Amino acid sequence: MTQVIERTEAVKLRVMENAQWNKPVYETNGLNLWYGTSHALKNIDLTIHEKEVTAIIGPSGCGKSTYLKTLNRMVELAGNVSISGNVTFQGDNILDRSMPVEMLRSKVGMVFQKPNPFPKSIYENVAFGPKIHGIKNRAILDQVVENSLKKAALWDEVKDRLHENAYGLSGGQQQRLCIARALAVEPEVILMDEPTSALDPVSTNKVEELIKEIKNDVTIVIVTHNMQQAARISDRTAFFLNGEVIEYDRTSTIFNEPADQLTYDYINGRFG
Ligand SMILES: Nc1ncnc2c1ncn2[C@@H]1O[C@H](COP(=O)(O)OP(=O)(O)OP(=O)(O)O)[C@@H](O)[C@H]1O
Repeated sequence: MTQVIERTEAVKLRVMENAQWNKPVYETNGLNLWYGTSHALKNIDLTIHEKEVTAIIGPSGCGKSTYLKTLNRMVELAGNVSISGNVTFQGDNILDRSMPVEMLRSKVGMVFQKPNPFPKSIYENVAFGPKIHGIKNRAILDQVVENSLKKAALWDEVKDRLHENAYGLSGGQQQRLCIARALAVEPEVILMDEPTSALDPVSTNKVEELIKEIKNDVTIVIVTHNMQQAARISDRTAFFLNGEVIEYDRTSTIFNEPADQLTYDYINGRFG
């Protein structure tokens, strides 16, 4: 009887905890992906929750970037890709292509490992997306540019040089500009593929602070090789190995009491 009560309490606790989880943005079920005959993603089940930071960790070649690029269908650009399973974004299956890819990408921004500003002014980099979306009014564009640069913690550093070429910025500033550019179109999600691996520690810290700040407005999925970074900034962590998800849980659980020995060994630097 005591055991039954204990189990019931445990279930109640779990239900209460689940009720506090933010609602799903992406749901991935039974996702398999092949590059030619090479099986890169194996039966992936993952739910990405709204306004959380989800970190994807794992050794080189385990499929982290492939999974990230599946979320905005960039992975298809590789050409020799075949996919099975389901990935829904806000309830729509994105793999059956019923949602136009342009619509998906207008809601899902991406920031890459190497900062990739356009060869334009700082202002034009940020205004680029809103202009494509039809905003022509200068006063509105000015406001969007200012707000986005403020959110990206870059405004104070660039407000007096908005019309200078973005290539004149430091690497860390360029990466924050790329984040401002992504934010300017008010995306639902930003995918980040090792966004700080090319940055010095001070710039890395600025980008991490910025990620913690913007998750109030936007869902973030970040691939990182830096486990301390995953522990510092993410709410949930998925550990990938050889194309499989070995474990996915709250970041504190993954780092402090992982359920799988492989996760424990990876976190503790025993391989990878
Ligand atoms: N365009 C491609 N064509 C063929 N194979 C690919 C392609 N892109 C990735 N792969 C292979 O798919 C597997 C997963 O690669 P992926 O880049 O997703 O791994 P990763 O975990 O992000 O690695 P890293 O941490 O080194 O960036 C690897 O074996 C890789 O060689």
